[in-house]
Amino acid sequence: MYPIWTLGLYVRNIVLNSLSRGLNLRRLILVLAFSTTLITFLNSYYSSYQVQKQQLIDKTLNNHKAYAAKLVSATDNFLLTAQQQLAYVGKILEDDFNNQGLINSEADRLRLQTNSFNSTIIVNAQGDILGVSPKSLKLQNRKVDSFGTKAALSYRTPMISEPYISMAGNLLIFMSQPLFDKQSNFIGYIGGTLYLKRASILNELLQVHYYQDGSYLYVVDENHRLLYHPDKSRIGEQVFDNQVIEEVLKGNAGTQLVTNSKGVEMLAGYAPMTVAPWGVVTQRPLESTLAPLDDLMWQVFIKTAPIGVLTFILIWVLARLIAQPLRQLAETANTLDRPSTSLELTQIRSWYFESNELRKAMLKGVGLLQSKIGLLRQEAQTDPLTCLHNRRSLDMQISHLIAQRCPFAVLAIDIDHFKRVNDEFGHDIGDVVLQSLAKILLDVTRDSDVVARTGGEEFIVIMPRVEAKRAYQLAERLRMRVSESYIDPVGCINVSIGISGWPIEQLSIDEVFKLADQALYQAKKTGRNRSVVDATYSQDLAPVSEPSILE
Ligand SMILES: Nc1nc2c(ncn2[C@@H]2O[C@H](COP(=O)(O)OP(=O)(O)OP(=O)(O)O)[C@@H](O)[C@H]2O)c(=O)[nH]1
Repeated sequence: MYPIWTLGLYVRNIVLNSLSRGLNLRRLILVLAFSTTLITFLNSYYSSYQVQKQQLIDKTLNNHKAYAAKLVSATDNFLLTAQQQLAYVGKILEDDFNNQGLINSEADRLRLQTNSFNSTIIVNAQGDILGVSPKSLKLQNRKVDSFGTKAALSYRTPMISEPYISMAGNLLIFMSQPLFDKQSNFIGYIGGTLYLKRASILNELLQVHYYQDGSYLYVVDENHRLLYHPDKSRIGEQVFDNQVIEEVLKGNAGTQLVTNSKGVEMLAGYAPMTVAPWGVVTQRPLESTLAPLDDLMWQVFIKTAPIGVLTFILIWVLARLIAQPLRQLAETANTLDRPSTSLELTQIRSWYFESNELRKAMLKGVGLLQSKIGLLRQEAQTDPLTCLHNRRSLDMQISHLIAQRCPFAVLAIDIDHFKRVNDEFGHDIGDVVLQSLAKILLDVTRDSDVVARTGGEEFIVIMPRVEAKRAYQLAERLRMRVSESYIDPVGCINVSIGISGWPIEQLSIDEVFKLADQALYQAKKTGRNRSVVDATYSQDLAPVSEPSILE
């Protein structure tokens, strides 16, 4: 049973570890599957043990009952035969009872020829022993003196005595057959003894069947006295408080689980005799009966252990397979806002229905979440009126360029007399003008340029890797395109542009923007609808032709 407890401890450790480290699905499946398998295994093992144990006990009890009955039959037959032998010799003697030679020879013949008796005697009606065999007992011509021989004299019927100590000092039972003359007068008897503690045919009869598996039998008489027992020292002993002996002496046959005089549990079968008021009990220790079962169960365990181990491994692998997609989905659920989440979700092997549905739902959710995030991000970085970059987005773009040490030109653009547009056409039309200008700016600039609306009617264009002269040319192209574009119903508008760039000497980006504003102010001041390059910027980079600067 040791390995079963080992498995039990293993499951207990899994549970304790799981509790201490936090439960997860895999551990829960493992605990559930392990405990279910273990309980099923132990249950079937235990019930199989119980069923087989009961079968073994029942079978042993029935065997011993049948065996007791068989011994009863054999012993009854022996006693009947012995009585018939006495009767037969008795008949011979009745015809010639005064013949001493015949008496001596029949006493010897009865003992030696049949081998049924340890000794034989022939007694007359007065109790005188006329013949005895063997002669060595020296009882010839003596008066009967023992319990059995005196009883036979008074009973005058075929008799089997209870055990007693003979005149010669042997524990024995005495069988006798009365003798009658032709007028039916009692003239004596012929008797034979069966020694209980010494070799006798009765002992041999019972010993022949002696089992070698711890089983033994005993015979009791009506006085609870042991007539036969494998432990010879107990023969003659009276045994009380033994349920089996009580039952068999009541004349019942049956089986019973009893505790013997040494405190050992025994499986007993018993049967009463018919020729004498005796009972035969055969029994076997419960422990030795069940010993093969323990061995059998151990063999069963050894045989089933590999399958058990394989089952546990299979459960472990399955638990991993079942739990893995859910664990990966749970881990991914923590990072739904990451752009890579969708890809990670598609790579999870959701091989069964629930995990697949969960993954699909998560993919849908992630799609919605990320488009919402994208929308919010776009809204946070976009000017709502023109959909151009707003100030925050512009700052991010500039930080990016500066981090990459990428030079760029800054165009500060402002609509000329925009107030008049608002005043004349209304604020909504003013908005339309702002949106139209945004489109023109996007149209004229490159994809790599950054076009932003930073104030009411102020726009900034960032042109990476563009130096002062080229910036001026582009600003002019832009300005002219604006002034040529008709915006319904306002007509054409003009813009003024201030140009600066980064890097300029040791100036910060704020100072660069300030220079662009100053150039714009200069453009406004010198008549509007023009582009002005900040002088510091134009000197720092390539020389720009004079007319271009101050047009
Ligand atoms: N329609 C509209 N108008 C705006 C918006 N933001 C600012 N404005 C207007 O833009 C005008 C700017 O006027 P000013 O600053 O005086 O400049 P200006 O009239 O363009 O004159 P100069 O710049 O000197 O040529 C104001 O009338 C503001 O109300 C906007 O989002 N929509």
